[in-house]
Amino acid sequence: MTTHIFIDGGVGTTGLEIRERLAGRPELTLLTLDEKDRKDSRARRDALNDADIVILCLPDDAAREAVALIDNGRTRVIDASTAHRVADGWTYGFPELEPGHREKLAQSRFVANPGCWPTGFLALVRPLTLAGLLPRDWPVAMSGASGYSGGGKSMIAEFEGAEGAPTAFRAYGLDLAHKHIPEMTRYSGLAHPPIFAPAVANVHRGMVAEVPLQLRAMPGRPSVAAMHAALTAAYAGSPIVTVVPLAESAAMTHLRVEHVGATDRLTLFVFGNEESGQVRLAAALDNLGKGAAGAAVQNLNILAGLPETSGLRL
Ligand SMILES: NC(=O)C1=CN([C@@H]2O[C@H](COP(=O)(O)OP(=O)(O)OC[C@H]3O[C@@H](n4cnc5c(N)ncnc54)[C@H](OP(=O)(O)O)[C@@H]3O)[C@@H](O)[C@H]2O)C=CC1
Ligand SMILES: CC(=O)N[C@@H](CCC(=O)OP(=O)(O)O)C(=O)O
Repeated sequence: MTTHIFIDGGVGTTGLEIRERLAGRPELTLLTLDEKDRKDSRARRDALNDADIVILCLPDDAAREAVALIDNGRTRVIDASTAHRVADGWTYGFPELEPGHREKLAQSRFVANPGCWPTGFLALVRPLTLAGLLPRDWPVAMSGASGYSGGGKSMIAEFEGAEGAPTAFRAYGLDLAHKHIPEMTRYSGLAHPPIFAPAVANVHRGMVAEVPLQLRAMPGRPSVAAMHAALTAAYAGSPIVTVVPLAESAAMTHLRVEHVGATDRLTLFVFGNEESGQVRLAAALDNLGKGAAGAAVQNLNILAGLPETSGLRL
């Protein structure tokens, strides 16, 4: 039996990455639309309703429209946009979020794929709030740098245009109201929104995100080793998320935005100083990999009851 898949927005940045990961998988049949039909509502309605699972790789408004075009009670949806990440009736598509979440996802009809930044943030923070090491009301911040493909076709055109890249490094989110903050707050278990200080770098893909913590000011002054142990336990056995051993991260002098390359891996680090009671938790991923297409394909596998890492680049 084959599962019919339709990617709405299949020729955009994320859509193309997903298509590459689905190629050559006989258990899946990809429904596609011609170039002239790919934005035609009638053609999209047919494809959306014919598919068993659709993956939306669209701007938010078009993603909402696509969901409204589904008029059967059967087609399952994985939405890569921001439109439904904190919406009622949708399950957040981060299988590693907490024990039991993967099983909840497997039963879901509507799945919202996480944003690339929240993927790194939640991977670092959620195990710590669950373990009681990070108080729910602690003031948390995250900074980081992303490849410019995170901004889709328009930002790629901006950085790869004839006039050359506009900058080497550009901080943004200066209004402290980045669109990822609601999902970062809701699924981390934190009581207050984190301060989020993102930047885009002149590199096509890749991402490093950092959460610094003053352990010495926290209740019980948790150790760097305790933070590391909680993260290591949370992802034990994961084929996708790796926590780098403390001895290995202690020997590192730098962490490059290209650390995981063009893969679907998510690699976590605990850079700490027990004496000063300070830690820099860091996540390295590909914004187009585990930050988008890799996560969508992982969720598709879970929904279809297929091996979770099929088609992933690990
Ligand atoms: N890039 C990234 O790293 C990540 C992206 N996402 C999210 O994934 C979604 C897609 O992003 P991305 O691939 O980067 O964006 P792109 O701009 O690269 O691609 C979007 C695609 O959607 C098409 N499209 C727009 N409106 C419609 C419509 N009404 N009907 C059919 N197709 C339409 C566009 O067509 P056209 O080619 O004609 O413009 C384009 O091909 C967004 O919601 C984004 O926020 C999520 C995580 C990470
Ligand atoms: C570099 C850059 O601009 N990145 C995008 C996020 C990319 C992403 O995660 O996508 P969603 O739009 O699906 O949330 C941003 O910060 O808005």
